[in-house]
Amino acid sequence: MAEVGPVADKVTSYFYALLFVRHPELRSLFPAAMDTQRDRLLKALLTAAEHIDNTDVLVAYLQNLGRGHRKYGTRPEHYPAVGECLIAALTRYATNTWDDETEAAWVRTYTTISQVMIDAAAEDELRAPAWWYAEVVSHDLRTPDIAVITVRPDQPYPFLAGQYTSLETPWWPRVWRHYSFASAPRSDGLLSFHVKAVPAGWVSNALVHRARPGDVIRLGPPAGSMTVDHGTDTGLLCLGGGTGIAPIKALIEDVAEHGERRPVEVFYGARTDHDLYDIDTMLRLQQSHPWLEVRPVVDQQAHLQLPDAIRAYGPWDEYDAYLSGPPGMIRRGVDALRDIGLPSDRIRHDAIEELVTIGD
Ligand SMILES: NC(=O)C1=CN([C@@H]2O[C@H](COP(=O)(O)OP(=O)(O)OC[C@H]3O[C@@H](n4cnc5c(N)ncnc54)[C@H](O)[C@@H]3O)[C@@H](O)[C@H]2O)C=CC1
Repeated sequence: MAEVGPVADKVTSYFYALLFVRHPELRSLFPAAMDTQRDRLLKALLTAAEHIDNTDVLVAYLQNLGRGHRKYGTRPEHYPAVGECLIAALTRYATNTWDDETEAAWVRTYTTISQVMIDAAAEDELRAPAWWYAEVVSHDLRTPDIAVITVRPDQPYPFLAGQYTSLETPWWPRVWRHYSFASAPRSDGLLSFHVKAVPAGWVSNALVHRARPGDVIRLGPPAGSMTVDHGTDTGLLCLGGGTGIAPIKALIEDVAEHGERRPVEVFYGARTDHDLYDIDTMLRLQQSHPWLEVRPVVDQQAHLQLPDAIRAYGPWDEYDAYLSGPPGMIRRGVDALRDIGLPSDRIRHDAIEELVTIGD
């Protein structure tokens, strides 16, 4: 991995070229434009390499990846084709280190990785669909580029507050993006998302500017571990930046439904006043729940960014931290929390590599 890292783009381009030449029938499983896909393959390999000595984390990651591949139509027989092309691509670019022993190790590793993914997908097939269709039932344009979208899945969709899903629109087939659920599970089964149209974000632009009630999207399975442990009554310190406030709102509803009296302190960050598109909902929640405190932090007024604001309050040693927002905010937030002494196992957020494509 160290040798191919610097030429990662070439390795993945060559890999996909080989795959589609040798197995043209697999091309239709992938989106028309492959750029994000190429990055994702490499991120998956790097994540696997990074956790190679931590079996529990690695296996959980691969199982999730295997289940997540069901929505693409991946079958067990596709794995050997991918393995053969991956090894051919590595052979070509890892010329200094590649020898019979390295190749044997990669074959063993790839075989193990694919078996974990195939088994997890097979097990998941017994209890959940590969994807859900969901009909848009409301589309609320909150600012010129942010919409709150509510959908009705065609079958029950079990998930936990704080998790996210993958979503495909009819306008960009096979292009999947991640969105966090903006509400805790509801008795009417509806799901909602906060979507911001970002430059060059195909899916987010389609969702904000084209989607209308009646349109049907597809959802993959829920994922993510930014969830509340109801076995304790530790306080929650939540940092939500921009549309990152969506899963924080879901967490608040989750705590409220469990009838607990644990303190929840929310810092809601935005660049301008105008960007605090969900502040009314947050203040309404604060009014009905005495255990909830919501503090808007507007860059332009506060002259400081969201992660710095938490230093002015506290102490936070009795709290679990939840961070949701742009990758830069999460990195800075985690640094700030560690600085003030919060141990890593009390800090939760979605994986940065998943976030890079959240909301594109
Ligand atoms: N589960 C999650 O973590 C979720 C993450 N998101 C992500 O949240 C982002 C939302 O985008 P916008 O609304 O445009 O947010 P934005 O770019 O307007 O920023 C929102 C807040 O984060 C702060 N911030 C931004 N970059 C920072 C940095 N480098 N260091 C410190 N603070 C920083 C800003 O000061 C502001 O308060 C998207 O990247 C989206 O992918 C959205 C929903 C859920």
